[in-house]
Amino acid sequence: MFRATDRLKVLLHHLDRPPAAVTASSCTSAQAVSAHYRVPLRYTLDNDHLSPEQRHFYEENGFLLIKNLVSAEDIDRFREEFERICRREVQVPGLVVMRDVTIAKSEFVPDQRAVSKLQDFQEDPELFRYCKLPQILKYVECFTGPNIMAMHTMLINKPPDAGKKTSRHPMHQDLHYFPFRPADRIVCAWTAMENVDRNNGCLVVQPGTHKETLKEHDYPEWEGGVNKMYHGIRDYRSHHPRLHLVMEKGDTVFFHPLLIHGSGMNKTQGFRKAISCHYASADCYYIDVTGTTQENIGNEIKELALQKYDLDIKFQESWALRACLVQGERTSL
Ligand SMILES: CCCC(=O)SCCNC(=O)CCNC(=O)[C@H](O)C(C)(C)COP(=O)(O)OP(=O)(O)OC[C@H]1O[C@@H](n2cnc3c(N)ncnc32)[C@H](O)[C@@H]1OP(=O)(O)O
Ligand SMILES: Nc1ncnc2c1ncn2[C@@H]1O[C@H](COP(=O)(O)OP(=O)(O)OP(=O)(O)O)[C@@H](O)[C@H]1O
Ligand SMILES: O=C(O)CCC(=O)C(=O)O
Ligand SMILES: [Fe+2]
Ligand SMILES: [Mg+2]
Repeated sequence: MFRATDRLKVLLHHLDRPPAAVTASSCTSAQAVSAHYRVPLRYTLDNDHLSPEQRHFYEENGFLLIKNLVSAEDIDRFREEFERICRREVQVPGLVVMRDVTIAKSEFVPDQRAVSKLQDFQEDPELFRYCKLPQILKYVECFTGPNIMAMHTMLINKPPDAGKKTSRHPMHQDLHYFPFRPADRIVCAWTAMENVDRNNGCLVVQPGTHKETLKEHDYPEWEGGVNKMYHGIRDYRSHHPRLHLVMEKGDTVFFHPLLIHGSGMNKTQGFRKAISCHYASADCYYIDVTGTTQENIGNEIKELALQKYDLDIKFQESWALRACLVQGERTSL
């Protein structure tokens, strides 16, 4: 039987090759791609960077994997900076250093073993270089347009699972965390800093789910505990097939903020590393999440800002403070 996941693997394989039926130079306009595939284009913008096949793939699946987009030299530099931060040799304003929930209450050791994630590294020039890499922005522009804001930055150092499955990231949609719209002008770039597969907890995606609505999210009822703010889709039962994204160092996946994804347990003894940035068109606008499914995360972030920084701010303001322009003009966000 030829399963849906097999079909996707074949598609992923073909994406690495030059388009056969139509060439990028002969056919790049929205109308041409649209006519060729007989579908309206909604998730990608008219541009000459994506091949018609790549464009169609993102439209249908909500993600696009590009092999070998970030050089090994750059990744090694990000890794060195990460290690300096862990050893506390550099202090970065606004940086959130997160520990896995299983060791959250133990004494801090200045070592990568105590750090499961860095968030908000926009004030670290070396790590923030990732968000400004021209080859990444070329792709990002296909989804956001020319005015680009870096909204959210992360370096994920998924620890070996301590036996409680807390290294998992529950299935979720990133839009749950974002009080800005439209969703189609937001995209995440996620780059593997080493080879990732099911053993060390690669990304798991449900292709096509970007066409669905934003679901209700909450803490999953996991016996071993859940990390702070790791909300998952409530009553997670999905008919969509799951696809494990096996990636090599430097491979980068771009994905839509409604795409349902997560990552599995890290069954190895190594720390699985990835670096990512969520981008949005600067022309996006903030929304008030009161009375919506996002109210729970909005309140949680507001409480955290109050407790940790003594800041009484709105959910939208917490994002406006972190947002950085990386290309074009800061028009709205
Ligand atoms: C598209 C976006 C998708 C996502 O971003 S999903 C992930 C979202 N995650 C986040 O935004 C990061 C949230 N984490 C944080 O802000 C920080 O790590 C956090 C929880 C405030 C802790 O930071 P600090 O205050 O610097 O650390 P601390 O050691 O002083 O701990 C303070 C209290 O927090 C607890 N804690 C720390 N890490 C935790 C964890 N992983 N899970 C659950 N609780 C955790 C810690 O036990 C301590 O609690 P208590 O005050 O002693 O009762
Ligand atoms: N009850 C659940 N609710 C939400 N997400 C879940 C639930 N159970 C598993 N997941 C998520 O499914 C995704 C894929 O997990 P996956 O099955 O690949 O890894 P695993 O269960 O950790 O290990 P294994 O490879 O042995 O299955 C992860 O994001 C995981 O957190
Ligand atoms: O495990 C990962 O790297 C994925 C993390 C993720 O999806 C998120 O933080 O939103
Ligand atoms: Fe995510
Ligand atoms: Mg499983």
